[in-house]
Amino acid sequence: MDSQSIEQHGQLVEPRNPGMALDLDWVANVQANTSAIERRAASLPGRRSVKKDYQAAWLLKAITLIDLTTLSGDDTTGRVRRLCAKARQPVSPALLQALDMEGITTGAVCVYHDMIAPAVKALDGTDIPVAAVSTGFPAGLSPFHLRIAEIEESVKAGAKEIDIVISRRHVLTQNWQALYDEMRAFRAACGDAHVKAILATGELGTLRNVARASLICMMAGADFIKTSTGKESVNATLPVSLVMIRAIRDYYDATGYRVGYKPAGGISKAKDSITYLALIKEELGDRWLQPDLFRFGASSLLGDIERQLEHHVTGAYSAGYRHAMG
Ligand SMILES: O=C[C@H](O)COP(=O)(O)O
Repeated sequence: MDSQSIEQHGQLVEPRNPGMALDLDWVANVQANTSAIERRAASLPGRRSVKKDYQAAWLLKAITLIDLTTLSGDDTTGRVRRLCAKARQPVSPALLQALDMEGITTGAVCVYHDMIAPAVKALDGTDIPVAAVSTGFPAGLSPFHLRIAEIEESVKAGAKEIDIVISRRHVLTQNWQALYDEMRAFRAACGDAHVKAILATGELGTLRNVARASLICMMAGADFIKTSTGKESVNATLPVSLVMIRAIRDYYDATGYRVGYKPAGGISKAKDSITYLALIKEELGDRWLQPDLFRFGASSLLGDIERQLEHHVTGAYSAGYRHAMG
């Protein structure tokens, strides 16, 4: 089976994953061989699957896949405006020209609900979507009706993407039906906005739980599965990524629907972004290296990528403070 990508404004767009009935037999049969996964993940960073000459091109690609994020209690309209200006023009025109590239933008800007309106305004006239974290982010422990209302409010305010957090307790108590029902309700509340399911993998206990939670969220209609809020003590890792992208592959093989992947939290180095892109290319193929199917959730990655690009062009590193985000 294969769902057909369509082209809109020069970009590939995937038909949305409609989800399917909860298949508990499939869930029960999901395995995760922790030592094999850890071995494979450990072999990834050292390998030169991306040749040096192509690194600048890969870094530019990585920029287009960033959900440029600010999720702080002290966020202000001014900070969000500056972040949006960065999303519109992530690399200086001079650097882009030296790299022989046309204008690029980040994949999205990701903020809390109250910052949606200023972000939408600051991105007016671009195709850059605003993503909002939701459902009582980061713990997801507010009353259920309020979590649904929060999604609806954020969609009304102009968010085109909603990053929900799942109830970790449903995974830890193996209450798969509750997890499925919750995700279904979140997806319905999103309407036409795309929904990313944040699993908070650092709080799920085992890789097998990560694999099962990934599968259930996809069965319930998630457009993306996302590792972390950035607020857990362990956020995106390569072993967790391997488990989640293999769940995405299995789901695609069974249903023909491509679900997106968003590693988030703690990805701040340019070289790590290349490792992630190489992993996606090897495990899922080039089609997944497009903004409709892959995003980095990151607040400071862009700054390091800019420094590396500048080094590539000029041979010298600039100070980190010159690449402030907000
Ligand atoms: O979803 C995005 C994360 O909150 C960003 O995490 P970070 O600040 O560690 O890059």
